[in-house]
Amino acid sequence: MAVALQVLPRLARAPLRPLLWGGPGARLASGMALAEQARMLFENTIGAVLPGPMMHRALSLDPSSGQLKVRDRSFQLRQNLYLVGFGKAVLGMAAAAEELLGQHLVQGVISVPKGIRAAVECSGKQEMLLKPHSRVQVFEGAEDNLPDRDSLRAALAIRQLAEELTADDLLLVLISGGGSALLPAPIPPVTLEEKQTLTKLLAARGATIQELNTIRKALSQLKGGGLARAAYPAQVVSLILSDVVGDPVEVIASGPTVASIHNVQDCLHILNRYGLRAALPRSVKTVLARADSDPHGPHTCGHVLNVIIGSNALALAEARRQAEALGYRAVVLSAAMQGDVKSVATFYGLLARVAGAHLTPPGGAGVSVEEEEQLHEQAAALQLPDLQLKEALEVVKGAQSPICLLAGGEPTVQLQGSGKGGRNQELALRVAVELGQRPLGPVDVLFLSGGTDGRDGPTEAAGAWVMPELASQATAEGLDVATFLAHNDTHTFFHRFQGGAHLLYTGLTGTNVMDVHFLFLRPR
Ligand SMILES: Nc1ncnc2c1ncn2[C@@H]1O[C@H](COP(=O)(O)OP(=O)(O)OP(=O)(O)O)[C@@H](O)[C@H]1O
Ligand SMILES: O=C(O)[C@H](O)CO
Repeated sequence: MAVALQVLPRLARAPLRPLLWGGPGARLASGMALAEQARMLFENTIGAVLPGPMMHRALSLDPSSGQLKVRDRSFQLRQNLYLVGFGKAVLGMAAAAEELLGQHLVQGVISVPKGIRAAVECSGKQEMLLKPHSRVQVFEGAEDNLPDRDSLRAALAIRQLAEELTADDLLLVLISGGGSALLPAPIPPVTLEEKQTLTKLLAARGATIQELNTIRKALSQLKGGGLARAAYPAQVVSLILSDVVGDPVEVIASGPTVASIHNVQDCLHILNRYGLRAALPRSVKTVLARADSDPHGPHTCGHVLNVIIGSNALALAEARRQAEALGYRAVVLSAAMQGDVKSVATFYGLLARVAGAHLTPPGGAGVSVEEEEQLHEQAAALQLPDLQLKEALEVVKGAQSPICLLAGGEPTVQLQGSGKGGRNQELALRVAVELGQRPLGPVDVLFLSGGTDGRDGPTEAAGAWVMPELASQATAEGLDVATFLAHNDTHTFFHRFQGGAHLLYTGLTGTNVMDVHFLFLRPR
């Protein structure tokens, strides 16, 4: 943990000064090692999506009238404001809410990851901590992002607070990624352990977050609008920091304040798809059968306002600004990077090759028409709704300067081995293999993949960065990359390779807007 925390204070680094490539600042920009620039960009990107600034942008209070403004809606406060929250970024969100709302806040309960207060304290980020005699009660739980007894206790306290509210009250709900594991309230007779097992199995078999959360909603008292129902007739305002591609409010933290539109058939399809239907515990079958015959039909959430206050796109916009300040031509490719990690790695490998060839001077490697076609085919197969590939390649062609291509999202890993890793470390290692397959010409290339929450899978690292030489250097160190990949053991690999120098450590960052991917190309 000591190692994990040492980098976080650097997030507070002063903003970068613009540097022109080839101009007076060029020596500084080019002289800084590529790896150092990549790490710095990652840390500064996270610094831009910490919860405080995003809360301040979404909320404002008129102290004289007690009018609370949330975007363009107003609410009258008169000792009637309550707060609940669950998610990896919720401690900082709650601290900002407490700061903004002061004496109006009557009571609150939040459920946050185990160790987050100690991590934030160590990093010196006092503004992300609640006040000493706060009216907000904090529960820490869900170690390794799995529901546990502690998060169950938190969920019950949150439910109780919501159920006691009246029509005069306003409930502020703070929601961020990781919220599903931090708000477990299985419908009896389903037990916490059964829910844990089912979630783990679905995740390990590569279920998407949409699929996973459809199942979670069907088995929960609070997800899929359950919390909003518990709070009725109070008014509910949910402030949501998105960690899901496309920012779908019904999926983020399993939509506790959004009516679920799924039925039992949807659940059975998902369970079938991952070969889990036959082995379902009796309790799960009972709950699904009961839901099927619910005479009330779907519930509505007319008393709720759901507002997205921050997302991956915001992080990428900041990363782009900072990369340009470092002297790069920077382009955001997509904030919706999804799909199997192998296909995503193939895409980045081809992208590096094609973009690198466009960057090299005439007489250099040259662009292979075949590879450019393959790149477009691979991009089409990934079906990314917002992909700016053509635009990015246009920028690269005219650039004659270092390039930084930025993307974000959440690829999926289908676990086959029992090793230790995470999707960012796995993506980085797979991209390294792609980059190492053929020479790239006179261009330095670095690829970085990192989770903005600072925890990649059940590891203490946030992600990793790689260069084309990695695979051959690993072989020289006696490490066989293919074996580590086959066992999903990428953390062990990076831990051993060059003494862990390629791992990114930020500690728990207190925010969570999915992963970011940076591809740097610097002509030599
Ligand atoms: N050994 C491994 N190698 C690669 N990926 C792994 C490994 N073990 C777990 N994972 C992946 O890590 C993911 C869980 O990571 P993590 O706990 O960081 O969740 P998350 O998706 O960031 O959580 P949230 O969206 O709730 O914030 C799962 O998708 C799982 O497939
Ligand atoms: O908590 C969850 O369900 C995931 O992080 C998606 O929001």
